[in-house]
Amino acid sequence: MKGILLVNLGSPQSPTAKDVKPYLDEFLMDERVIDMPYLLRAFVVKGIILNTRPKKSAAAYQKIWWEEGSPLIVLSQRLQSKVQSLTDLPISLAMRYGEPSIKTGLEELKNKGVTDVLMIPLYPQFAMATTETINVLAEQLRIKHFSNMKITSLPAFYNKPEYIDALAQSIKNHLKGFEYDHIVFSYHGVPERHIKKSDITKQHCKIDQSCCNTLSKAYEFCYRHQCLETTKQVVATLQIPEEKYTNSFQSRLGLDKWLQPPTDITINNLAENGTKKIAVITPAFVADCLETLEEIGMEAADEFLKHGGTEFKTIPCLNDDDQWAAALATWIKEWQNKA
Ligand SMILES: C=CC1=C(C)c2cc3[nH]c(cc4nc(cc5[nH]c(cc1n2)c(C)c5CCC(=O)O)C(CCC(=O)O)=C4C)c(C)c3C=C
Ligand SMILES: [Fe+2]
Ligand SMILES: [Fe+2]
Repeated sequence: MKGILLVNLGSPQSPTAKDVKPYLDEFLMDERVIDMPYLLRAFVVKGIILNTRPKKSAAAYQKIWWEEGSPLIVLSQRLQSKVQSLTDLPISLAMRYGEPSIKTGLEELKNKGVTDVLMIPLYPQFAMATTETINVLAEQLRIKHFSNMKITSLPAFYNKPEYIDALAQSIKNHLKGFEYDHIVFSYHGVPERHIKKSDITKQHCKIDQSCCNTLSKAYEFCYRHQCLETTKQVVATLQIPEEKYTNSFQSRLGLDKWLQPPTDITINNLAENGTKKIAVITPAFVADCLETLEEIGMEAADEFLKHGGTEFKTIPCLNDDDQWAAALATWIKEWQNKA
């Protein structure tokens, strides 16, 4: 029997430093998120980051937390219900970090008689810190606990027409009546080193002006290419002229060189250079979360106004949008109909 496992990142149990700490511990000790050798990673994460960050992160989570819980989890559950209403296959929801875990999700499916799973990492663009770590953990769990199961992971859908159309339509709907001067496409950042590590050709990615536009097998696992391509296809669909949009990368952590340009600097520069009204879309996230609601919707918005901007619009993620749920249902059906 076939079944579906939707997987998102996960959130702490509650917006308190006590619960944020174990969540960040699991998240940042992942070798595909902070890709240092184990002892150095343990020193940096447990010895430095976990001493200060949980309190700061908990304060940020408190600003966006809902009565029902973490927005990321609640919105992922709403998406799950909507997609469930469009397919007869059982759908479970899991998180890479925290609860419900991938193991719990697979157990739930197993208890329903599922032996053939389509796992859908809820990230439009591939990154080793997101899609790859989900795939690796799922395979480890399969070998250890679910050896009779077959798990197929849906590849990144950054350029799939159903996703691009859902995103473009959602942006269009949210921008109705808002005469923006500029749109910022803000993607979650990653260290540049991650891009080079994921380059299957071992020589294509230069992280310069041209590499992500030069056809290569490296595209399949290049987060930067995939982000730029999502924007390219959305602006083509919506006919947004080149001078009216910018790509940027948010949420930098640590001292490494991350993808450029940073969202905060991009937005402040726009304001300082006289741009008054901007809209920000965050297409690396399919569900609103700390990074969209607080970092963009609160922090970046405040900074934009302080630097001379007058109107700042945060475009919500796809969340449980009908067209987005229908896109997932279409991909599920395509997989279901395969032999
Ligand atoms: C080295 C650190 C990090 C990398 C690399 C990274 C990549 C990455 N993350 C997301 C999606 C999300 N990240 C979220 C929160 C978050 N991310 C990091 C660090 C890295 N992320 C931290 C420390 C945190 C926790 C919050 C904080 O302390 O700032 C979230 C939100 C979770 C929530 O509960 O709302 C998401 C979603 C992507 C897509 C990505 C690489 C492409
Ligand atoms: Fe992150
Ligand atoms: Fe590239």
